[in-house]
Amino acid sequence: MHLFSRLKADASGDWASYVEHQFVHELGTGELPKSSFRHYLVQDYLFLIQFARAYALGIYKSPTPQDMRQSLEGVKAIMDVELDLHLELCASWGMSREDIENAPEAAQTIAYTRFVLEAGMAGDLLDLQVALAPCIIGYAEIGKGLAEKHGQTLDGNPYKRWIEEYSGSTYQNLAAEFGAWIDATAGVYLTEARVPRLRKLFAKASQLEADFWQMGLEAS
Ligand SMILES: Cc1ncc(CO)c(N)n1
Repeated sequence: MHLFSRLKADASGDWASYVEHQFVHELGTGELPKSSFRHYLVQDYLFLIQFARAYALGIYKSPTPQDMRQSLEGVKAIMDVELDLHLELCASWGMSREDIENAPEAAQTIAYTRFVLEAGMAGDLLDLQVALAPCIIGYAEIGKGLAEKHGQTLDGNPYKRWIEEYSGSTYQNLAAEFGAWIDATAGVYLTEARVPRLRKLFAKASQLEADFWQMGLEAS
């Protein structure tokens, strides 16, 4: 079985709390309070800045030039695509770049991003990838699921643009490539003895994702 599928199956409870969170359901139905989304969006921008640093650490931790390039593409996708989307979304919600960049990081944002960075610093490329995986692949799963379930009724949904971004082919391809890259790294580095530690990293990152949604809900 692919490493990602195996880790996801082992953490099925934590995974479900993340991808089936109430915040996600309410994005799909459009019922999410706007104040929740606004808070989430600002924190997610701050999250992505730290996440880009974690991806950049992947360049340093890469054993081969091919791995370095994969990490570099990830950094570019965040800096050139995802952050721009967030700025555009924030602008349409009445918030400027200064508003966002000057906002303080919430405890949940710090907890998640520093966890991923620390996992990467303490470990090798595979540890870092496993800590990054719930974020990258989880949002692809969430975006696809929302588009399948609510695709016909998105007109008028205030979160349509967000759903389209994560269900769209650019993001879906990025996540699929990331999955293949983890498998390639696992082919080189994975031993059975490492599995318990990887399981813990994966479950923790999934829990921190659920906490991030919860932070948004509670901001309403
Ligand atoms: C918290 C969080 N997880 C994952 C993604 C996907 O990049 C995101 N933008 N934010």
